[in-house]
Amino acid sequence: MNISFIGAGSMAEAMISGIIEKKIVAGNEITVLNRSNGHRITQLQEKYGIKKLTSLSELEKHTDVIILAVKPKDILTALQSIQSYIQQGQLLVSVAAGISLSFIESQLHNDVPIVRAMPNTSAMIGKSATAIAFNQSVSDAHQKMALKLFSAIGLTKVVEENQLDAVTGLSGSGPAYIYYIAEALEQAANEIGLEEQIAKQLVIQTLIGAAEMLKHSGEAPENLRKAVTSPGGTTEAGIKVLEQHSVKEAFIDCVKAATKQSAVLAQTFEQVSSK
Ligand SMILES: NC(=O)C1=CN([C@@H]2O[C@H](COP(=O)(O)OP(=O)(O)OC[C@H]3O[C@@H](n4cnc5c(N)ncnc54)[C@H](O)[C@@H]3O)[C@@H](O)[C@H]2O)C=CC1
Ligand SMILES: O=C(O)[C@@H]1CCC=N1
Repeated sequence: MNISFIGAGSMAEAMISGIIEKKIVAGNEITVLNRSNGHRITQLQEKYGIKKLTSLSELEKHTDVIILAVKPKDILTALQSIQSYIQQGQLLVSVAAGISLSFIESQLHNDVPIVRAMPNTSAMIGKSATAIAFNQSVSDAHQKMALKLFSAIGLTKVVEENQLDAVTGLSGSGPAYIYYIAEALEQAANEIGLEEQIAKQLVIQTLIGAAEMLKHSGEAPENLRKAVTSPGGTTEAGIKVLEQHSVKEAFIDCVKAATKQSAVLAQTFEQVSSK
């Protein structure tokens, strides 16, 4: 299988790294095109043994999967540049946040199989939580191929496209919410007099331990929380303060706001692009 990336930023590198590490394809079966920075390709060549896509016409003969990994603002130009080179049987994948399947279809000839994906930045270490949606032209074989590709960077779930705004609000942006908690815990550690380096390690391990417990124990988060909370003990005193500050409600509102913004951005983008 040959894969071509249009755009070689952080998301492309995360995917390249995962795909090679999981031996889905070798480095020399990946070609990459990047607009702004020639040095970036050299860097990726040295690190992963990928090849440079020297001309877009190479897409016609040497590619099974084209992955669009450019920012949403650059997607229209990228689609316009590749549309005449896409061949029957090739699969087009987009990781651009908020860019709909119908918008991508509207820029291409008929019946191109398209996968729209929402990964997250933990893809860098093979731990993304990714959701993917397909257009009508995607065959079973393409679906398997897409699942294989995204499974190389973490957990992958197939959803209907109308769920992708919610996925973006939950797991696309999700790593930032957890980093926000880590920031707060580090600041708290400082204020209660813990040594900075020790506190950092305790925070990280506490997050990893809790995440692993959620994954492996099979218990609901509420039960795990209750198991930490002795009556009249320290956790009860801490959780009481979180409840006084309505922290749970704040997180619920946070995910809802991010989900709403994903839909707003998509609409705004499509209105601007159709002018
Ligand atoms: N960073 C995140 O948390 C997430 C990002 N995404 C999506 O992934 C996509 C890529 O994001 P990043 O890798 O962070 O962006 P990035 O800015 O690091 O990389 C994009 C690269 O594409 C290049 N480029 C732009 N237009 C091009 C064109 N027409 N032809 C060739 N190269 C072109 C740019 O020069 C740049 O190097 C975005 O659409 C974003 O919405 C999706 C999920 C999470
Ligand atoms: O904040 C954003 O718009 C992007 C989409 C998902 C994560 N980051």
